[in-house]
Amino acid sequence: MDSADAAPPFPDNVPTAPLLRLSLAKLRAREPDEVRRFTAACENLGFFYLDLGGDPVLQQADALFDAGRALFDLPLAEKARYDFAHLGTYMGYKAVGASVADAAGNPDRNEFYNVGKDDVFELGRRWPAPEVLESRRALLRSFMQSAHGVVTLVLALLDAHLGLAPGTLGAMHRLLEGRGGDQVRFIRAPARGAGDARAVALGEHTDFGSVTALFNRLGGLQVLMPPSAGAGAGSESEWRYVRPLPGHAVVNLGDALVKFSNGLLRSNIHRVVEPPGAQAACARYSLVYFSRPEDHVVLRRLEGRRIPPLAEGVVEEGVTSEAWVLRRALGSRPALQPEGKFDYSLSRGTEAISQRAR
Ligand SMILES: O=C(O)CCC(=O)C(=O)O
Ligand SMILES: [Fe+2]
Repeated sequence: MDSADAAPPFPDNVPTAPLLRLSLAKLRAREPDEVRRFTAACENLGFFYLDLGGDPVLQQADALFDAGRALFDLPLAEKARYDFAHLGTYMGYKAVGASVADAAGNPDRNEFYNVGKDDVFELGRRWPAPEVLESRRALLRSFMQSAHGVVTLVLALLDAHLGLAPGTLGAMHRLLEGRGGDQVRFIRAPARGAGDARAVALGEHTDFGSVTALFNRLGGLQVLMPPSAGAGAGSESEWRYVRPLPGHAVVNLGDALVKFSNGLLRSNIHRVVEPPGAQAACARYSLVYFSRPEDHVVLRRLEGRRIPPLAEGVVEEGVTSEAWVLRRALGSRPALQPEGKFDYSLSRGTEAISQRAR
């Protein structure tokens, strides 16, 4: 069975994460209550639903979902021709099991294909790609433009929230002028075969960049609930499913915004496990738009009225966005590191501060 619309419903008896449902139209109109709920979501959970009603991004995502099915239906040998990791890029194909899912080095259980905006807008290297993608470059451009429009709104609202001059974050995330790591990711996790012990398809992580928009149809995405401010010592962190909602994207914040805001905004830990209930029999497809600061941007605290000062004695690493994303993306692939020298910590980002209480 695949994840066509006939897939079984998301079950009602699994614990789900309390994502706020925000409206793109209300945020565009700067409705004060909606903006307040938005800023609460960005600080507390770092994840929210965005109702995209009426925006072309929904139809474009649907069309790319179909493209994703055709892409992953290609024979493995054909897909493997587009794995360019040995050339030092995270663009292109990554096979099931080519990344690790945890510190113990267990392999992941999903395949993905990354297409960069510098490629589709011809700002940087154009990587060879299978016909199913070559023939959809115009669609990829339209989708990226729409998704980037949503990201730009989120960044403008965050400028206001953080006390940054209007346009500050947007100027670090130009789609067409600057070189950057924005990408579309197509994902498929096959249904777990009998006897396969790997429930985790994609290991726990925070996202590397600024704002991520996820298009999910089946469950399987889980968020690690941050400890509530009042939780006592020893209280267990809890994984909760994110229920996919038709017409909505799941939006989450990444490491860059944690660094810019010195931890005021949350980049939450999440992972993908097999879909819950009867959905587990289906292959899980997912489509993601990742936005990242332009390559040259240094990830460090910005000077904004509401951004907390650095703690006494803290000296920031000063890494560029390009280096940060590359280290994290390729750091989880053992085959790229010297034999016996796999170091899980290379793939880590802001996870350590993601779980702090407020
Ligand atoms: O497939 C999903 O729902 C999430 C994927 C994800 O977290 C990622 O690719 O960073
Ligand atoms: Fe992610």
